[in-house]
Amino acid sequence: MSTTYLKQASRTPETETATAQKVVTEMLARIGADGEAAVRDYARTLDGWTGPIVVERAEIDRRAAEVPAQVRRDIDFAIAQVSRFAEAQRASLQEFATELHPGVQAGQRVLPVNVAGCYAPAGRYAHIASAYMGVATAKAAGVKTIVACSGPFRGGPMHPHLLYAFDRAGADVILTLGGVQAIASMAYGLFTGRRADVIVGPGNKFVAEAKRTLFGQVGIDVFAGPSEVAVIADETADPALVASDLVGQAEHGHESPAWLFTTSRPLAEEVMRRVPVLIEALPPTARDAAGAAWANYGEVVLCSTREEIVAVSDRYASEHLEVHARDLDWWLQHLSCYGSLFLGEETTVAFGDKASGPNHVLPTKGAARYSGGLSVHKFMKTLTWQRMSREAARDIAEVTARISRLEGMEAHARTADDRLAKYCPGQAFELGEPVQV
Ligand SMILES: NC(=O)C1=CN([C@@H]2O[C@H](COP(=O)(O)OP(=O)(O)OC[C@H]3O[C@@H](n4cnc5c(N)ncnc54)[C@H](O)[C@@H]3O)[C@@H](O)[C@H]2O)C=CC1
Ligand SMILES: O=C(O)[C@@H](O)CS(=O)(=O)O
Ligand SMILES: [Zn+2]
Repeated sequence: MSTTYLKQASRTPETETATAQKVVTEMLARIGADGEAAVRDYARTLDGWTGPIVVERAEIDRRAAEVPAQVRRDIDFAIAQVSRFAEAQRASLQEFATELHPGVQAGQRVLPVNVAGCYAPAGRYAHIASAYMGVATAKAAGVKTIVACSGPFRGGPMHPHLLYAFDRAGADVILTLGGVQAIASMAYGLFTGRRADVIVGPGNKFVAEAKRTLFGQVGIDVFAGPSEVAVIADETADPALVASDLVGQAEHGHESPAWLFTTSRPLAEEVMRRVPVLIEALPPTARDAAGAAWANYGEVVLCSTREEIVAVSDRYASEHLEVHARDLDWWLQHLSCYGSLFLGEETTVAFGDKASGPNHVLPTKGAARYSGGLSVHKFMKTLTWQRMSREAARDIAEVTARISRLEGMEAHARTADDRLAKYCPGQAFELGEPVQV
């Protein structure tokens, strides 16, 4: 394989992991010991927030009344898109019952978790879209209680449009909490008395590590940390749009990689010329983030064939992957590791981020090798059941007794023996030698 790095990053998505893990471990230990008092203390010291944690109904209504009509229409439109996609996912999940052997009935139930915690970030930007990505999807899954958390916005209360989005999407309880203290509060049921069964939502390295650390005590959607984008482009791609889309996601933060995989050196060189110009033209917050992200994490990889690009791209397993190239169906068939795929220049990551419908909470740091993003499935449990006739129990009991004894599990074997003795009195069976050790 001949791949050439025209720009190689000094850092990778893994670079910051160890620092974040240390901070998170200490914070979770303190919150575990001191509960709500520790959470309030972190809210004050990290986010400058000393106001109420639970946003009361009257406050939600009062602040919703101040949201401009166009903002409401846009958020309502986006919630409808996300909900429709999530409802289609829900419909694709089927319960079934089947006969596996004469008299052996087995099946699958599909049930939502009882309590979901949905996080929406609010550090650098007010992530209004993340609010409805989580809550609307939990709602479509049929979750009974949805607890939603987002941090105070720039030292003040929760951003009003984000609060509106949580409420419109269907949150039952809304907490003004950000970061690790938010994730821990949802996991432990602080301020609500309702422990989350599953916690979903994106966040910075601290939020993502908190979810990863608590996984096991609570379910999580996926490792959804600092945003990533990769663009695949051939010589037919428009370098202006490719450069714009790379910068469009690099503005997320200092640790947001933007990668270009291409078979065209002229395209690559033109994109590399344009990206710094676009970054320079951004307002200060975005310029600062995108400038650092491109400098430290940006990469441009030149490949000689599209098959090589597929291999490189699957190795990076980018959260977002755009394809600006001929023969989009070929790419759809051959690419296998990405959080969400954007085929053709007519769509772009920002459309998926805000309003087109498929969820924007997506795997980062290579997690797309083994998982997709947030979907109704992450709130659902596929539970199995079985029942059988006495005649069927006889067939299954014989095999069970013998396999259990092969494993050395005599008590298991005897539960099968007991059925045979009850249902087939006086009959002899070949059930293996009783375990003596
Ligand atoms: N993978 C995905 O699906 C998505 C990822 N994102 C990512 O979410 C992230 C959002 O990050 P932020 O804007 O920072 O918002 P955030 O809400 O995730 O983090 C802000 C919180 O971090 C905590 N914090 C800040 N510095 C800390 C420190 N030194 N120690 C402990 N806690 C600290 C604070 O409590 C604060 O409330 C971005 O990296 C963005 O790229 C956003 C949307 C989707
Ligand atoms: O990582 C992501 O999915 C983000 O790009 C989503 S958003 O831009 O914050 O809406
Ligand atoms: Zn984005």
